Amino acid sequence: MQRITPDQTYPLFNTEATRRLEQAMAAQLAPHTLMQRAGLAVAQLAQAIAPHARTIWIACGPGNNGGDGLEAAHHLARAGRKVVISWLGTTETLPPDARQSWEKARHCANIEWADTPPTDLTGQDLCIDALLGIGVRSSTRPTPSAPTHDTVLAQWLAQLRSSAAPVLAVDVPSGLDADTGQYAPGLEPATHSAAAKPGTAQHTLSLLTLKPGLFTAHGRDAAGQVWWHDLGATAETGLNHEPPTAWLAGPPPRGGRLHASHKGSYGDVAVVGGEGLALRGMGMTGAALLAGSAALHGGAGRVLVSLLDQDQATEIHTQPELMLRRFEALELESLSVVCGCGGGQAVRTVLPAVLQRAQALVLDADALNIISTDGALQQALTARSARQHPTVLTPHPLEAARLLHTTSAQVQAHRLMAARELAKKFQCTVALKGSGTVIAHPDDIPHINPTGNGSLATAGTGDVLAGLLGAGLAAGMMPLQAAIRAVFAHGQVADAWPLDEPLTAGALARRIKIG
Ligand SMILES: NC(=O)C1=CN([C@@H]2O[C@H](COP(=O)(O)OP(=O)(O)OC[C@H]3O[C@@H](n4cnc5c(N)ncnc54)[C@H](O)[C@@H]3O)[C@@H](O)[C@H]2O)[C@@H](O)CC1
Ligand SMILES: Nc1ncnc2c1ncn2[C@@H]1O[C@H](COP(=O)(O)OP(=O)(O)O)[C@@H](O)[C@H]1O
Ligand SMILES: [K+]
Repeated sequence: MQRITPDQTYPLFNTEATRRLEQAMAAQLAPHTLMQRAGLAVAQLAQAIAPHARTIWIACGPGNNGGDGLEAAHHLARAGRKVVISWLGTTETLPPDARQSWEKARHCANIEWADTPPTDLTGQDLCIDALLGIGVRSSTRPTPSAPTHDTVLAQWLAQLRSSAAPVLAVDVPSGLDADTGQYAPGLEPATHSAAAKPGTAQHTLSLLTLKPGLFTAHGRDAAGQVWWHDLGATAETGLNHEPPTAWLAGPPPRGGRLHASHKGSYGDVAVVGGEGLALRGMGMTGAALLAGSAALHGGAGRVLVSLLDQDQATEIHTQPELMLRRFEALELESLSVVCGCGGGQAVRTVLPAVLQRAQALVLDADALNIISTDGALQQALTARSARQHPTVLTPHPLEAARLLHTTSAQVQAHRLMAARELAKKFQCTVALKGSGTVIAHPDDIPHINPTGNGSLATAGTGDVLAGLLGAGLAAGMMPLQAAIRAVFAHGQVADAWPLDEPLTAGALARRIKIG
């Protein structure tokens, strides 16, 4: 069993791939072996995280996820723990594996069966959520189950989510789609706003495989600390027969700098953005300066800032290391350009030249919005790949939706798919930002970033990411590697942020330490 932390890369498998692996493995093993291993692993983790739990309430659903819970109940009861089971299944519809575990639990003298879950649980107890696993139906079509079943399921889910006792979720937090990190319709937590985090699992034990939905969209909030037990798959069948659906990114290799290096060794970044007050009464020069600062701290040899407001440009005294340049004075052919941060409408005029000439390019914010409305710019963007000019797009979900001509809800509903689609459409690398940023490159397996947290949801942190990425490209990194590295480091700084200090984008840029 492994505790998942951002210190190594892990393969992630969606439901379809997990089911294939499960079948391949089950074919080599005696019947019921996988569920026995799963139940034992759940019981072992329960004992480890709540060694003194007075009562262990196990909510068991009608399928094999419930079977894992029943199997765990048997082990916990035999270990002398006080176990209360609430079971939602019926003997007629019970899958064969779950039936065996149900019979085992039935024959355990010291298990209490309760149709009404205990209401007096405290922090001294433990809940095990074995209601729904990867079999959750995410479509809105009516379920064949009886209406009472659904009502009881909803009640027990609500009870788990609001319990004062910690929750250990079996395989996935019930109701969460293991592929997308979205909740199945009707199974969302009642309070679902950023400011009032819904009660969710403190721990999730993912079985056989790690699933992408645990690490992106609502997955991080829903799952808490993720653990993984491969049920013997790596040794017995070799998970490597099945290509992963995605990778959970690990830390980039440590570089270090050659002693005999100079600023030219790390390349030049040019930040083009920052519409001034004069054009539309909206000053956004800060965004470009944030990107510049991040590029500098990210290790770029030199950082040139070309503000799209010539009058203000000479009056800004920020970091003296940043060199101001008129756009016309930039030698785009030899630069890694970060374009769009605070670009407003002013960035429109420079985009054709940037797309045509920049050696390497990061496109963010307003540059993306303008490209999404202009077919000629889209063609120019796509054409860069044939000239071997690396390009990385860093959209947040709404910017991605504009580029794909869809809604941000649709993007969020399938983040992996949306990032891949964008990468394919424009033949470039894409970092689709948000909780569990997805990094995709045409024809490559996408990566989900494991670092970062909600404190990054503040103005300007995206500009910092764009600048940092520009530094990686300037140093000659391949765009996919540069994007993985930048997104990881950006989140890592936020994860190490002192609790008593507010995270602001400017301070974030200054704390970046790579290169
Ligand atoms: N895949 C594997 O390798 C293994 C799977 N195991 C367990 O088996 C689970 C998968 O089992 P199943 O395929 O039986 O699926 P689940 O037990 O996850 O869910 C299926 C049951 O839930 C009901 N259900 C689904 N969506 C619903 C909804 N929206 N509203 C109300 N009821 C709903 C279905 O009618 C069905 O009865 C895994 O998550 C894991 O816990 C383990 O036992 C061992 C190995
Ligand atoms: N909950 C979160 N977990 C991890 N990263 C986050 C989270 N919320 C925001 N971020 C990161 O913060 C940055 C915000 O960027 P963006 O939305 O472009 O804001 P802005 O344009 O104001 O800079 C992105 O890198 C995003 O991935
Ligand atoms: K579950």
